[in-house]
Amino acid sequence: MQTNMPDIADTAPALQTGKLDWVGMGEIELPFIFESRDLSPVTVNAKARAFVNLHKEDAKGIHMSRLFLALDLLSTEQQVNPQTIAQALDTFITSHEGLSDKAQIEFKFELPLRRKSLLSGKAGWKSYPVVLTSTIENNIISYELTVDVTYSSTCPCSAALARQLIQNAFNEKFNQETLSQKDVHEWLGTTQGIVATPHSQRSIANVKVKLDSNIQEFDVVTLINTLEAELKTPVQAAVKREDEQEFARLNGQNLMFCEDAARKIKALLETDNYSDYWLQINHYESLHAHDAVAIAVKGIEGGYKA
Ligand SMILES: Nc1nc2c(ncn2[C@@H]2O[C@H](COP(=O)(O)OP(=O)(O)OP(=O)(O)O)[C@@H](O)[C@H]2O)c(=O)[nH]1
Repeated sequence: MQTNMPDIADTAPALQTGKLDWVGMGEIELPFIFESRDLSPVTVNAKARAFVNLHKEDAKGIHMSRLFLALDLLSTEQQVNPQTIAQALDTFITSHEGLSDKAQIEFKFELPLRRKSLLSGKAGWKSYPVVLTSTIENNIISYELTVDVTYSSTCPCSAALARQLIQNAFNEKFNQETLSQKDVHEWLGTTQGIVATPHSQRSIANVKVKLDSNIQEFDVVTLINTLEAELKTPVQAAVKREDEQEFARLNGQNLMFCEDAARKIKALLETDNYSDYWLQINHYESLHAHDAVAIAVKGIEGGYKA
């Protein structure tokens, strides 16, 4: 190995002096084993971002390789949990003595979960996009967890309009005083009986929560499960006809504007007592070519902004 290689991060003058909020690397490819409550440790293929601040105004730069190697240790010799992330953040700062006093790691990955069908007892995989951001500042660690939950939303306005058309069709078809239950039952089973159907759409709830600084373990599954239970119509993995029929019933009984979904999730996050949260509901409309969107935050001072 060649000795006396120039090390400009340490020796060269900065072109322009000044403090920087974050310096580091993005899109780092990082497979690791993720630990979370109620989940067997699972290998995920993350994209990482790793940062420190640069508060020494005349330093040329930070030492990227030190951040990269601390992350690599997390990937190859450890499993990812709050304790190992805290160690990596600590290494980021101790390896930048005099340069940095804040550090941040962001992991973006898909978490595969086994999901049960609604009625048939089958199961299948569903992947959930997760972003886990961990920051240390003034020796205090904060964790933010973002998950995306995909669900189906049926438009309440469209449902009411469809019902009116069904009523009109009924009046036209059955104008006599006494009705035959058999005839009505048969007619309801035809396309003319249910002459209109409301539109529904694939929808995504993006939910970010701030976790307690002292958590001993992550708990992504509970957050996803409670969001899906509240929305009631998460997209399904394994589906037999009985599951599809139950899904149709759930959609019909949980008609939602994006405002309804946003209010439901907001109330849930309030009940679950998160110190802060941000949510965005996206209904990818099938009536319009544009989307319906609702955003809400807890609204605390210095907290997330809508
Ligand atoms: N600071 C900084 N480094 C960069 C940038 N782009 C590439 N690098 C490279 O990141 C590499 C690693 O930097 P260091 O961590 O200082 O590497 P090193 O000097 O071998 O490691 P130490 O001996 O631990 O300081 C260097 O080869 C830099 O050229 C950049 O925009 N800023």
